[in-house]
Amino acid sequence: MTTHGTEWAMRSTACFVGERSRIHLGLQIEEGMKPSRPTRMTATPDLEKDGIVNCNPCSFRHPGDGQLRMVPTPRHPSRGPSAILSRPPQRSLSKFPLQADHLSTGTHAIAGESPTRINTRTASMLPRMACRSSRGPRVLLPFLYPSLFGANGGSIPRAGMAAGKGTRRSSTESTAPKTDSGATRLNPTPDDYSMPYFADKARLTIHAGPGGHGCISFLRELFLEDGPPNGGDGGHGGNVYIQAVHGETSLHKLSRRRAVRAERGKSGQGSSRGGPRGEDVVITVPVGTIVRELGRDDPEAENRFLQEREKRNMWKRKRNREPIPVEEDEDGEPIEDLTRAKWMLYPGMSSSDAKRVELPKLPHRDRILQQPQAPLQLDLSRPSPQPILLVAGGLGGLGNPHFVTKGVTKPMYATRGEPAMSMEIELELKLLADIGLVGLPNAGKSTLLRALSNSRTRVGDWEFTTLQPNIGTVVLDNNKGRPMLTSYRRVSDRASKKDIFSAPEEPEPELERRTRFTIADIPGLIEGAHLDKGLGIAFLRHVERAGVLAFVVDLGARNAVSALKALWNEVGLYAQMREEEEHGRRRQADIDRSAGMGAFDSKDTTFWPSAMGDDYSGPSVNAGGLHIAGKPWFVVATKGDLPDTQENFAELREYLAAVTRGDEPHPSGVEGAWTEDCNVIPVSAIKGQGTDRVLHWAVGLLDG
Ligand SMILES: Nc1nc2c(ncn2[C@@H]2O[C@H](COP(=O)(O)OP(=O)(O)OP(=O)(O)O)[C@@H](O)[C@H]2O)c(=O)[nH]1
Ligand SMILES: [Mg+2]
Repeated sequence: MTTHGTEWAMRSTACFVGERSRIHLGLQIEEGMKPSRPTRMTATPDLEKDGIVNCNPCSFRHPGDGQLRMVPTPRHPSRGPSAILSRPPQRSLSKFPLQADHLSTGTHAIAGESPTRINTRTASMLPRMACRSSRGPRVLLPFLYPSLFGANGGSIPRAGMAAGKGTRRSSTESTAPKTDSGATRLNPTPDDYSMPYFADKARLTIHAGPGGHGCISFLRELFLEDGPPNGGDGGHGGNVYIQAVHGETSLHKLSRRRAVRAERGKSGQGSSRGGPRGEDVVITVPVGTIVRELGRDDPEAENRFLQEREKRNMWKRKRNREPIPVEEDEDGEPIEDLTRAKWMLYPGMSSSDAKRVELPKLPHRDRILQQPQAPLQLDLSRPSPQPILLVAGGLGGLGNPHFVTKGVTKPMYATRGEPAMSMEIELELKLLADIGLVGLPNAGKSTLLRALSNSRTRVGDWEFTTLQPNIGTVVLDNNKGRPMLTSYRRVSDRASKKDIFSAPEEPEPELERRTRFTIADIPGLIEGAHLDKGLGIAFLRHVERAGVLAFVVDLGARNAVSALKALWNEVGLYAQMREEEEHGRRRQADIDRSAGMGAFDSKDTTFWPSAMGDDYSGPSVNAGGLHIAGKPWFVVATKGDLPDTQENFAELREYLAAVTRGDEPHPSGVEGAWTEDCNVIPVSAIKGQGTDRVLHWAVGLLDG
């Protein structure tokens, strides 16, 4: 093969939110069939407002006539779907300006990334890049970016820019406006969707602010050279709080962070000026977040513990008349007295004076905020009216005026600020929806969600179209185009107090009119999902707390009864796994607590693990999966419009009637599971037929 030098230019657009880093792009150059060694290229991005960066264009020369292909680098494997490689028309590298027009003549390739991460703005630029393609390998699969290869090839719209946004729509609407390609709202093109960022797990280390140091200072004036002490106190360190709020929907912002730090308290100053306290930090999380402590580092509590142990040992040795050994560190140096380390001495003091100085007893100080008991467990299933304390900041040190006594009128010492506590926490979001849709992939869950609500979840005729949970809200009122349903939500049970002498009556539930309810659509489950097949069963956590489960089965695909049994099997196994996990966690907490109490015989309970936090309400252990199987459920049989589905439907209805009668066991096999009224509703979600019945039935089950 004859080789001649070819100039190439590269432009790259990648999604980087809030990061000022360098982009590393791997570049693999293929000459014929033999790929040459990958070349690393680094470009410094210009950060734009919205997290889209345009790399500085760079150019290079390659002595081959092969194809050029972008490959994701190991450092950023999931980032940056886009880079454009172009062969410029001119030979001279210095001459060509890297304009978009030049790209039309070149080979281009785009390294794909997981569609879950794709930024809609970046995605909207992809079709523009694709249409410039003339030759070269199409690395971008039609599966990942169907919009580039689809019939209408439109751009992916941004979240909230729905086709028909702002128009109210009936839940049973079947004649939605059609586009040129024949797509409707319920049968959209694969690119007609919105996919906000989503993460349901995050791990953080939170650091409270350490306290500022007290100040050693003395009044100095023109005719008063040796005035009284006037050192200010140090400010307290900032605290870290957590608060569940309605506006948040995902943990993706927190999942990108490693640590959260509150500000440290400022040190005190002369003229009795106290240091300002450090600023607090409030972490806002979505409602439905569970917070678990993984570990903590509390130097103050550790110090207290060590001091108490030292005191006990001294007392024991004195009683037995044993010599008191000087503790030494690894280098043979005597370990500094723990209490002495809490003091600051006047900087102008000589070292011999510093050794001789007699320090007073540390004053006892009451904390305004106690550190939460370990291990911290919070279930933020309701919006928190007030921020909840996670770690409290260290106390500020005391200035030297605090230590004035009759004998010591000019104390040359002050106390240091307390060191800060840090805690490692795990956040897990379990979306709180009233109805959870569970089904095999491609069963029509997302289409059903679109038909029931105004959701713009992605629909496509392939498995695993949905890769993250979606929540749709059904607004119930008598406004035009919305379902007219009267539903009541149980707020609390309250005992009737009409007449104290009459016999006690049944408690009356306090009801509140329901104006809306939510439906969660999760990625499809396949048989063996509990063995991590498909996308696994972890997404079931988002329907675990739903009031009602709706099993979506496709009448046109396979035997509906076996599909339902397979789904229940996975759900039952998930429920059991969750209960075992919870059991293990509680046992570990008990072990930690008993071990801690044995080692540390003190009334102070702030350091050692105590009982599980009262707020935490995980599934009851050893219930055999009943916390999910005990929920009311029903089946939605979709794709009823397809031919020859009647028989499948009739068989499913027969089976469910037998389950309700008790002739057949619950499909999960869990003893005592809910079988009061197992119903199946046939629908054609794509035509919006039968969906009103689904709403009525779901609301009936929700109301109990
Ligand atoms: N004929 C017909 N097709 C339907 C119906 N509901 C959904 N479909 C089609 O079935 C395909 C899959 O629909 P989706 O709603 O994406 O299915 P899904 O269950 O969300 O799929 P995953 O997200 O992959 O789990 C799409 O092509 C829909 O147009 C229906 O009632 N009738
Ligand atoms: Mg879906």
